[in-house]
Amino acid sequence: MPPANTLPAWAELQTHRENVGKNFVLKEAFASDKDRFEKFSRTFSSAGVSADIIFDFSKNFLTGETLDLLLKLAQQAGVERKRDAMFAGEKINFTEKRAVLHTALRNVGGWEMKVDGKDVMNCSRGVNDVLKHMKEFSDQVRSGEWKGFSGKKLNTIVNIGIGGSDLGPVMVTEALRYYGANDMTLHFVSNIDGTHMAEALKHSNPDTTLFLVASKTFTTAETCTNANTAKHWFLEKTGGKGDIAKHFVALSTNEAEVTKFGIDSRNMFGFESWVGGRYSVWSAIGLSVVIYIGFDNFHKFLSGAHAMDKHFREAPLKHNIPIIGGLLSVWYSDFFQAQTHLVAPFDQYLHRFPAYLQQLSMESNGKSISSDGSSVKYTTGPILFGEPCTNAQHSFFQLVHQGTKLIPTDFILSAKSHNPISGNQHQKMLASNYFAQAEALMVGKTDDQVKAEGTPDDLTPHKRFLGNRPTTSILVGGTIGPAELGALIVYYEHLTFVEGAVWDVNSFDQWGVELGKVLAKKILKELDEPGDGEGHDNSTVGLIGVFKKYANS
Ligand SMILES: O=P(O)(O)OC[C@H]1O[C@@H](O)[C@@H](O)[C@@H](O)[C@@H]1O
Repeated sequence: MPPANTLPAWAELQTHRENVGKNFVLKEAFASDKDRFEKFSRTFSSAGVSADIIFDFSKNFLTGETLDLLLKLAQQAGVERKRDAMFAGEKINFTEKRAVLHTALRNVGGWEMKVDGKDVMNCSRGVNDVLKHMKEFSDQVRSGEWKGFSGKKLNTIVNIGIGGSDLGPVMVTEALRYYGANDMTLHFVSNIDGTHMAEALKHSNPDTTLFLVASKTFTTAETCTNANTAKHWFLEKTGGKGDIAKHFVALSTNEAEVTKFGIDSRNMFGFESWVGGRYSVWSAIGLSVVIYIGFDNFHKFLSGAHAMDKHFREAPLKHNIPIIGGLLSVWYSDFFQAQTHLVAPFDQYLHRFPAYLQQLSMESNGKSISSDGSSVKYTTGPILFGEPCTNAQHSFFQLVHQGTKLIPTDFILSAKSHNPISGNQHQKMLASNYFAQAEALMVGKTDDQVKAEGTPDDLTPHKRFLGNRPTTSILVGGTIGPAELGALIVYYEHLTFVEGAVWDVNSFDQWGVELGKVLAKKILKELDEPGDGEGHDNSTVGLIGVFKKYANS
């Protein structure tokens, strides 16, 4: 594909940015068009979700012409063709020669989905078989039919995994805590820092603990080390009487390594290499979620996700919500030099959502090489960050309101709270902040307004808000249940897809995480050898020496 910045629509967007975008004043756009909200908001409605989800794009630097030009860019960049290739199981992960078919994992609509001519839904050990196994196993654990070695019901789940084998399950179990089993304690151990495992095991009872070793490759250093530590703890605490088969299961694609670790392959929940780690919460990697919220709720989670897949696959571009979200990100990144994307959920249950999206977005599009192997000449993946509001308002929102950077921001709110305590007062205050932040970021506060409050002249500039900061408001028209959460995640998955398709990078590999791993392996050996390491720069040698001196003193 020709580089994105050589596509005709790119040049048109550049001219449009000079003529319109640069001088675009959001509050004036609203003043001159009373239908702006209707024009630029989209409603996601589907039988797959229990509530509509409104995506209000109207507080963005967007005119009808901008949208047309962005859609033209999407067409010229082949976004639809690439999307269809993904759903068709083509090997669009071209550096690893793999299909990208996580959409099959939530294919509750019965689409035909094939890789290399094989029906991945109905083949032996395919998607439907694994789901069935997950249902049976989770029902047994939840009901107590599955017992630990001493005959007790299991009530503690320790998921051992990192990256995609951790962030999805953590985020989703937190987001759906309202639906979670009250008699179950969940721990997610990811960090190689022994503190993480030690704290999880501190109050755990080996008789009632189930370990889920989650690793696509089953070779990740942190996970293998943590899993071995857990195994030793379990065997030691049970005086060798503990039955690994009753307390350890594996969620992986690598049967050979799973068996080598000592987990019976009957206790393995598999998936295929066409599921990327950051897209794996829908697969066997989601077993902790299923055990916690029950299979029926997990099925709703898949249904909401599938509904958004269907929308992305079938809705015309102009109404296609992830397409618009992705193109807006390109618009800000490449034509306004925005470097970031802030996602702030007004929802405490979603407190790990931004962390999850960080891997999704930055591991997917933090790339600078395009499909022909050349370096891109434009900005790609934004730095995604976020925290739940209203907390974030009292920490870094100072910079969002008055700093020097343009920070396109998404706000997320549900109309109804799962916890409408104090006569729903909390929810109303939360909602009022959700509306107020988007409005404040847009309208700002002029010097005249500041002065009219009696502010002395020397303070006026400090209290000025320039405003004109773009936001997208996402409003779930009910509570955020499993289906709505599924749809929200998939909105961001496909938004990320659209960005990567325009930028012509491979959104599905992650070579950038490798170098550090290799060096750490070499240095680990050196820490046990005499000397301060071989072939390092002077700083690294110095630091290793100091570490050894203090660590061994
Ligand atoms: O699930 P495993 O194979 O342990 O990988 C865990 C994580 O490792 C990282 O280095 C990345 O490759 C992530 O994409 C991946 O999710």
